[in-house]
Amino acid sequence: GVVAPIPDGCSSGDDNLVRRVPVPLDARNPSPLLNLEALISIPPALPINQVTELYEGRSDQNYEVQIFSRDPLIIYIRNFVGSDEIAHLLQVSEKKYEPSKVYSSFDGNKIDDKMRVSDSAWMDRKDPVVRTITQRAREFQGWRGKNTSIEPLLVQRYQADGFYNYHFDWDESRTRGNRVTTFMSYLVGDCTGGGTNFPFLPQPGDDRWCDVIECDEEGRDGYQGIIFKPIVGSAIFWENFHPNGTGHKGVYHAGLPVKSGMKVGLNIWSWDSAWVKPEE
Ligand SMILES: O=C(O)CCC(=O)C(=O)O
Ligand SMILES: [Fe+2]
Repeated sequence: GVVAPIPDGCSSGDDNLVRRVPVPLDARNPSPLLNLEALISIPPALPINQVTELYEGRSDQNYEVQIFSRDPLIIYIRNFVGSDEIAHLLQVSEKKYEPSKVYSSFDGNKIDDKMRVSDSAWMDRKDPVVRTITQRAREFQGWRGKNTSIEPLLVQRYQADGFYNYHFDWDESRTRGNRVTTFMSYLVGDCTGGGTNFPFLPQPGDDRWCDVIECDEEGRDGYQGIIFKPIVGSAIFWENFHPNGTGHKGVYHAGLPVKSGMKVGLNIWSWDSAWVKPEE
């Protein structure tokens, strides 16, 4: 199992944890009549094996987040997937890749090379790395009740000329149950081309974003809107629906053609079985 990290400010005693709480300073009362003993030592809450149990499947990945867009809600997450996790996912995917299919409500899933050219590998839910990343995603997006669950993770590999044409991640034909959030993360970005394009999003007003989106003419390559660069370990999180349940047109997107090299993405989607199509 995962070893429970000892949070800063704690020291482990014999076989229990003693949490050290900073003593509150009060400038007006430099030597207050406080029971310091009671303040600095809180009795051990849980034996270590229970702490380990609590932390199992959690992760201490130090990702950094920044809101990219408030409407639609899009959050840029640097370092969402760690390099050991990436190595593991790439390794297990190698034996699982098959040509990616496109979902069609009347036709079933089928290969459609006008829409999507890539290979897909569905991850095993029981894999510990998959569980950890799934748990990280679940915690990131907030507790959403028992009707929302993370779908099986998908590793998607694009080689030269691979792409995923413009689409929404939700299914427009459904009336009940739908894909409500997406994390698009990058495991390999060793390519030219291959950005993730949102044609309807406006440019942000601060060019520090140019580290992670294409800003110059060459990188933008004639595409409209925003192009996120496939930066290894990063993830883009977005909400697919407006609060009233209608799909948000702003999150229409494509995986642009890879011109050379390879791109591998990791898709983490969540499904809300209680979503209902609003009346029109
Ligand atoms: O690869 C990309 O940049 C986008 C992939 C995507 O949109 C998807 O798999 O739904
Ligand atoms: Fe997508």
